[in-house]
Amino acid sequence: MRQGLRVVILGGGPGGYEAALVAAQLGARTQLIEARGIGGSAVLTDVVPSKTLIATAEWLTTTEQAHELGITVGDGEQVAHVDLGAVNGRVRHLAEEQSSDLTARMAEKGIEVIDGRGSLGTLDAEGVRTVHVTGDHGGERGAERELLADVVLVSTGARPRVLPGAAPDGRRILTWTQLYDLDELPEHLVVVGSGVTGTEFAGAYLALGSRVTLVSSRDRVLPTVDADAATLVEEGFRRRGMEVLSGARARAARVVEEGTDDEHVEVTLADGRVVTGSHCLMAVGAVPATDGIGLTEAGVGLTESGHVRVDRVSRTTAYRVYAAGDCTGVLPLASVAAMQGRIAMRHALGDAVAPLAVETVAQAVFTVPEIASIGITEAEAATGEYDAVSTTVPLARNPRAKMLGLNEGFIKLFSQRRTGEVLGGVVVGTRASEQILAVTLAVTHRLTVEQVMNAFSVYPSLSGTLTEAARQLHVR
Ligand SMILES: Cc1cc2nc3c(=O)[nH]c(=O)nc-3n(C[C@H](O)[C@H](O)[C@H](O)COP(=O)(O)OP(=O)(O)OC[C@H]3O[C@@H](n4cnc5c(N)ncnc54)[C@H](O)[C@@H]3O)c2cc1C
Ligand SMILES: NC(=O)c1ccc[n+]([C@@H]2O[C@H](COP(=O)([O-])OP(=O)(O)OC[C@H]3O[C@@H](n4cnc5c(N)ncnc54)[C@H](O)[C@@H]3O)[C@@H](O)[C@H]2O)c1
Repeated sequence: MRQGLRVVILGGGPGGYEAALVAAQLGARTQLIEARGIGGSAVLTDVVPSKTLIATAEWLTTTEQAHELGITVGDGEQVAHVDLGAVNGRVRHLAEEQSSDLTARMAEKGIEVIDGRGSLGTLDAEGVRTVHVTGDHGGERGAERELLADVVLVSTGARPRVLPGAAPDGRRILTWTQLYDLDELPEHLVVVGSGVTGTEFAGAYLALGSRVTLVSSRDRVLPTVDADAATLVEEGFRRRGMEVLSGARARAARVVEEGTDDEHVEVTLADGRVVTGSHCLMAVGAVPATDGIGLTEAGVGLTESGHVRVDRVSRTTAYRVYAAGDCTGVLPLASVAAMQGRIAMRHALGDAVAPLAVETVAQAVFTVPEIASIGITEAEAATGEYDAVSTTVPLARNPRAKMLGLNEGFIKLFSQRRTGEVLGGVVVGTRASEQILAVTLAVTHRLTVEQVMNAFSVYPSLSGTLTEAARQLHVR
């Protein structure tokens, strides 16, 4: 292992801070440059805040069902309502606390955290690269500093995409990063975009009590997940009163009657229809934060979309420059960013490393019900390439689900016809994000359905449906 190398990391999200921890552990002198706060967007504006907000929404959804379990509150009227100011206060507090914990951990491990914005400079004849920092370090606003690096990691993340003609004003037209400043529940939230971000927020605000209209450019929400799972979520939305406009593309959004009591938002669709609401959330994707930091000049290859080109050990096309996370566009997930960052440092510092295996990445959509998936999708199974068979077992017949009053959801398992190897799975239901780990273990370690079905599941438990699915596939 190469001890004592100088590692400089740009960006303190999961890609950056996880890399810094590995670099320090492997004996590198590690400097982490971060413009806003350790934890990055993942902790400050994206994962932690959204999942904290969703936790409140989930509690409210559960209380809606209380009467089915024999609970009556007061005179039976709905008593639960949301103080969004308090909810968002908790969200911001949790995010800041998490960022502080991470900052303390960096200090504990001897990692130097530098406040500011980093950019790549030149490479000298000895292979040492200069990294420029502009920012508040040392209390001097706008101060410049130059660092010397044997290894550089770029993990600068991404930012919300802005549609021309629908510029967020931070008050009524919002990106997901601006939602947490709201003190009052939007009376009518129009959500533009039905990817994971738009769908999660639409579901959460519906549960919190807002009227919600979801502008979905596709024929169904969540185009990247299996159709049966996405349809179940969409049907649930409609049943709970959400208006889902399918095949609807937003062209513009603007605030009208500004300053009056009738101030509201108008969203114009490509077909000329106009949707009105009190607020609008733009969730139309993200763009990588790779501009203006000297990447092209340093020889770092970018894709057409501006993402950094990397291989499976996070190398870019430039000498000893690695990249991790959303700036690479590999799979924009915190877990993947962290893994790419760790792999980069192990590779750069000469430790043994297994390349990134995207086919073993588990992911979840935090809606009601949750959707978690791993491995091949229904569409991939249908190509015939994997010789896959599948089974879908509804959760409604699971005894634990009945006791808990859960009647939505299913577990779907894919396996290889000949060998019985588990190729993937989808869990739709309460805490699907927790239940998917068993399927992930099976896919990662190439277990067969026979091995899965021979594992004991607790009786009664939701995971009993997984062993049932494995039994069904075994006899095929
Ligand atoms: C609403 C929402 C919810 C999400 N929920 C989940 C989820 O539940 N689970 C999941 O796995 N993923 C989730 N994601 C995706 C996840 O947030 C990202 O994949 C993750 O944040 C990527 O981490 P990163 O390290 O690449 O970048 P980021 O977390 O974006 O951090 C990058 C950091 O780099 C800093 N930076 C940028 N440029 C510079 C520079 N020049 N110098 C210094 N610092 C710089 C930025 O200030 C930022 O703090 C969600 C995304 C969104 C939008
Ligand atoms: N739970 C999680 O893990 C989680 C949560 C949120 C985001 N993420 C990550 O972030 C990534 C990005 O997700 P996202 O939802 O932010 O972006 P996305 O790019 O996946 O989805 C944006 C959606 O907006 C639609 N769209 C674009 N322009 C539009 C317009 N003018 N009108 C209507 N719709 C329009 C697109 O067709 C697309 O479906 C995901 O792939 C996921 O990896 C993860």
